[in-house]
Amino acid sequence: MTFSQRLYENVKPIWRANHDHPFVRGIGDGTLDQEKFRFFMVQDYLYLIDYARLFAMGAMKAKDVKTMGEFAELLHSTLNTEMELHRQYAREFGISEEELESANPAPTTLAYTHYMLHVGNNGGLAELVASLLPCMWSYAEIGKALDETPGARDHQYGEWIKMYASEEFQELTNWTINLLNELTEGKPEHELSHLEEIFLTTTRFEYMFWEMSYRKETWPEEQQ
Ligand SMILES: Cc1ncc(CN)c(N)n1
Repeated sequence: MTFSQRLYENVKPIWRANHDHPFVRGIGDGTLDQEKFRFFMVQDYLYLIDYARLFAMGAMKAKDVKTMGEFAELLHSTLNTEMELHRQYAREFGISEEELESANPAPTTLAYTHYMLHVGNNGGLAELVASLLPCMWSYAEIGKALDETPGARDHQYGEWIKMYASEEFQELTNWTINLLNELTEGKPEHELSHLEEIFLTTTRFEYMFWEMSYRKETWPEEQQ
């Protein structure tokens, strides 16, 4: 069993819960309340700004030029392809780029991004990849599953589904999974279980991000 298969087995119930989450189901059939999607898009834009920084850190921590190049590709794709999707939806919602960038992060967004940045800053490359992988892998899986539903690309969230089901996104995800397998080959069990813990933590944050968006989470003093 590869290390990534071990990780996947450990978090399967949470990933299944992601697929069943009303937010994800609502994207799939196009029935999700637009206000919830709008909230998600703004928070996700903030999330991706920090997430992109992790790819830059990956390039810095990489041991060879080829791996540096792959991280550069991931950084480019996040800033210019994935975030362009957000900018497009924002334009439809009448939100400017400045508004997107200067929005306030909700508690879960802040906790999730700061956790990953902490791991990225303080750990080695394997820790960094373990922390960022649930993000790519779970969206690649969700995008592919939703895309199999007839008419999935024909409704208001079709572009979102198309993005994560795309060949490009699937390939970048597979590259990252393979990198983690390579980085963990021959590592002692205590290091593997530490990486498993990191992967589990960001997997939990992934679920919390759907939940946050569905509830349009706010800070306590913002609640009316
Ligand atoms: C919270 C979250 N997780 C994952 C992805 C996919 N990059 C995303 N855009 N946002």
